[in-house]
Amino acid sequence: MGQINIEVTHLNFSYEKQNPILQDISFTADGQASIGVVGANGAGKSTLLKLLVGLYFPDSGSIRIGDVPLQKETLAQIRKIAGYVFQDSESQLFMPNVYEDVAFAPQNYGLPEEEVAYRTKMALAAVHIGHLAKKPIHKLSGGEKKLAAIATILSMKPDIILMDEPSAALDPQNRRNLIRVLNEFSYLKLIASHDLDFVWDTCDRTILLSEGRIVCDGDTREILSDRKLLETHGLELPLSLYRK
Ligand SMILES: Nc1ncnc2c1ncn2[C@@H]1O[C@H](COP(=O)(O)OP(=O)(O)OP(=O)(O)O)[C@@H](O)[C@H]1O
Repeated sequence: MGQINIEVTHLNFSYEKQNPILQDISFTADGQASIGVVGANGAGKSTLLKLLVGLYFPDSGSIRIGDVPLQKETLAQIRKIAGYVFQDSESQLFMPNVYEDVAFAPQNYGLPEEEVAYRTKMALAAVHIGHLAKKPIHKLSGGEKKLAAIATILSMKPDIILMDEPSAALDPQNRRNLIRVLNEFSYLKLIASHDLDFVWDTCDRTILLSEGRIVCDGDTREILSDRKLLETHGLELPLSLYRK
């Protein structure tokens, strides 16, 4: 875990012809990096994450995850390496209770029962929700659903976790809890978010997207404390910096 890297080279993508959404995107990410993907509404953050897990394919350019080039034929392999946590946890949880949801992927892989039980237990423990194992999904709070959705990805034993707006709709306590959990992970993480405070607290590196292009890629603290840069691209300083 944690040694896989991502390489994105000159990627271009459009949903509709004549309307480019991502343009000439190139970056690499190694091992245990924790990368925030930030940008104004419509900048292309979610689209980039979706391309990285093969929900869409680039018009040109390439994506390589570990040794595997992302293409239709390698999709099953890529999905085992890279786990995608949806913005809306509900879309990820569909079994009657938390345990069954987290056990679903390893069961689906045809793993022996003991291995399924072990992975499920470890995934629940990693996000500190072992006590919720038997709880029906509809009785979970928003923050608990988010942690359960992450656990369903961890039980697949991915090398990379991609998260779309993980802090959206979380109250301050759940938000703090999620920050703690993410900072305990040694996975390569890509976190697309509007919540620059959350990115500040969880990501070493930040990629700033504007109108489908990377305008900055570097140290989170440098990029997110540059008021002029952020304002030029439709963002504002993290709130915590205003308080300082
Ligand atoms: N399925 C789709 N079909 C056509 N256009 C789409 C589709 N999904 C997104 N878009 C367009 O692609 C652009 C980038 O959208 P995307 O969701 O990637 O941006 P984002 O940076 O994640 O935005 P937000 O912060 O608002 O979630 C937007 O102009 C959006 O309208």
